[in-house]
Amino acid sequence: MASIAHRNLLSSHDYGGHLHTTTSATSRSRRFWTQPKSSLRPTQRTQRALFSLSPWNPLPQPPLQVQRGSPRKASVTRAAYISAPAADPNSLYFSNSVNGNSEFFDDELKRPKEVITWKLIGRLVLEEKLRLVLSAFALVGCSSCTLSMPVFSGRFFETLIGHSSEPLWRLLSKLSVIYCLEPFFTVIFVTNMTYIWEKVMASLRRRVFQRVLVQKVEFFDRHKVGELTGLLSSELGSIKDLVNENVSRDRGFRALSETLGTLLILFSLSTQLAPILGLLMLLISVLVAVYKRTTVPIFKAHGSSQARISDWASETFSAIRTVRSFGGERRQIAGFDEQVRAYQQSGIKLGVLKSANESWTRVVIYISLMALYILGGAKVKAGQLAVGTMVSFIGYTFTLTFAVQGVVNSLGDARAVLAAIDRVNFIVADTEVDESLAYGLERDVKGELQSTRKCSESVKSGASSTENTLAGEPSQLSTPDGSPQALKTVCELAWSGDVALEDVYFAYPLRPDVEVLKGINLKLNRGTITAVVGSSGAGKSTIVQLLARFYEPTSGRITLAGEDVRQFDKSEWARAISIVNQEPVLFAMSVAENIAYGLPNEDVSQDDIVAAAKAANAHDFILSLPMGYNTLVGERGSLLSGGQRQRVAIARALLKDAPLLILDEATSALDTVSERLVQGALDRLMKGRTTLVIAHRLSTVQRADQIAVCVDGRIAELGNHAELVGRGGTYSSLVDSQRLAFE
Ligand SMILES: Nc1ncnc2c1ncn2[C@@H]1O[C@H](COP(=O)(O)OP(=O)(O)OP(=O)(O)O)[C@@H](O)[C@H]1O
Repeated sequence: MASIAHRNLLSSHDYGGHLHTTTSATSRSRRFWTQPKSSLRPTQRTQRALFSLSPWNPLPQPPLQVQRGSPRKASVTRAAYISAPAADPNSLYFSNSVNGNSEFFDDELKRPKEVITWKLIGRLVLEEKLRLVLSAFALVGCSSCTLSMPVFSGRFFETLIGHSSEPLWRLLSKLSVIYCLEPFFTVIFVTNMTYIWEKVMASLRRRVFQRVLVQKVEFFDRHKVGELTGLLSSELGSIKDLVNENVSRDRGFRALSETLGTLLILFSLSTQLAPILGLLMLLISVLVAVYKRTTVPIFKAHGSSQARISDWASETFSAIRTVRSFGGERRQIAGFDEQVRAYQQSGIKLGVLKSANESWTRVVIYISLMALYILGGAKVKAGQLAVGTMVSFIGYTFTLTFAVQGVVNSLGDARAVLAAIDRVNFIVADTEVDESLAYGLERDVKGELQSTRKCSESVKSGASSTENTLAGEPSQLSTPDGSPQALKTVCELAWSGDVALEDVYFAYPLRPDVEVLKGINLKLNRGTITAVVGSSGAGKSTIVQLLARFYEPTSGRITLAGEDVRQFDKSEWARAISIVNQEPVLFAMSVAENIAYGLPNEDVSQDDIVAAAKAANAHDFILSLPMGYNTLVGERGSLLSGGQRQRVAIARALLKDAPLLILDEATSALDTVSERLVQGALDRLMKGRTTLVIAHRLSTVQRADQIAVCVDGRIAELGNHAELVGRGGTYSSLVDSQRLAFE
């Protein structure tokens, strides 16, 4: 409890504090917090901080106690990191900024919040009030111009047959003004509406991307990459179309204003003929609506087969080497043909329905025109209706037809948008946001922490102890003798403390019935190398996943210097840990950018990058690349060899300089020459760090300070190489089976 109080107290300092920047002797900018002048006494601040947990985290937190095995030691924490963020209405991540609450959870309903709401869209649109007013003004302008055109046509015929005294030149000048104004207003309307909507869409895209990014790792186990990228491309694309496709003359607001305007004018021109066109409008609406409804499933099928074609093609091209090596071209072509046939068939069906819709609409228009000619003609002959009015009516028939079609089409678009919003919200709101990650990310983006420094700097510069002390008032984290106690960053703790898995049980969220870890107890002593070996499927990589905090233990806990790591926010934790995998992923950037990936750009100098590359035995091969450090490495680093990728990844880890290091089969995919180069780099990387090595090849772990043998989710044996070989157990048989030369 003490530690929770501490960490929340700190959070209140974090959010109430002022950020100061000072320049150190090394000219590197450093930030620290000073205590704001607060009228609250320390105890009051503590209480406020504790209460601030509730809006942030209404869902129950996992208990911090160990559920099985030994009871948790009383915490005498000196470090406190994860905190309850105060609601910030300007937050990128945490607010829809409507009510200033957390974006992710609906306080009252205690359920995840939706990422896209109409309220949010409304607020974003209203941010551009001036453009909105301009658009409305231009809409009225261009619609009025369009609506007045048939009236002018009528007056033109009246003048031609001598029924009007208005000179022809004056009439034509008025008409030409209208012809000039209409496109002018249209440009203003379309430009401003597009500007507003593009801005709204950019904001929605950012929000959806950020929301996906802060989901728990199991979310990514559950959803395919294509499905998630689809949210950003096709679902958000549909939302974008709501305005982009509806600013043209025959759609959206313009169609609606023209429909209403036409009806008003028609009834004012002739109450007898207007109902004919009213009926026309009704019939067209019904026909278009029926068409839309009939075609929805076919449109869906068409869309799905299009997506399948693209999935098939991208899988084929990305696995081209495998396809080629298995001679799989014919199989891929046959599969592609099948998808194309389905796409073709749904396309033909759509075409047939489209042509039927077009023909019905025309038939309705022709019937209306015939009715107008017969009734209107009789009235003109009887002298009850002016020829000009009759001509205007004919003009309005066409205006109304297209406008009504446009309105119904726009309603269809609106339905598609509702479906798209539902889908986005269903996928990203139905799952759990990784709160601790999201909070740290928010804080980083706002630059509120010294965390942009390299992990080692806080220790090596000796800055943290004094800088992080909440200056001005005695800290709440004081030692029993009352002296101010320095706050420690996660990195500082990791440089000085041990990491321990305490009675850790774990089942993957997608397979909750299968317990993968069954009570792991393992201590990684500070600055030493621990190796975990064992048969395939024993749970070695799962231990890595838990240490990386991709998942949290089902029960038990992982501690750093005796502190439960769940207290630390994940972005802080990520800074303290480097992982080098069997197949490190590089980004499609330059070699230098990849090496600097673990650090914020402004903190990395070219010299640092080169030094890291040299230590990783990568400098020479990088210089031999066409553009040296600026050479692009291709998608996932595909333009480099496995050993080169590995050394770039090691340089990245060296530069990151994190105190905790995990090597998960880091050399197992390499040939002997590459392995020697990489091993040399790894030896330098491991120096002084708390390291966990996972390896199948026992020759790579024999020098570890301790070796844990993992069998069926438990640590079966623990000791150094000589001890374990001497014990004659599982490890010894593994060694035998690999016929190691060092026996
Ligand atoms: N994301 C996941 N979801 C569900 N189950 C998983 C997941 N990842 C691994 N498993 C399962 O957990 C068990 C342990 O896997 P783990 O990868 O930890 O084994 P390992 O000891 O590292 O094996 P190897 O040496 O072959 O890499 C396996 O049965 C595996 O099928």
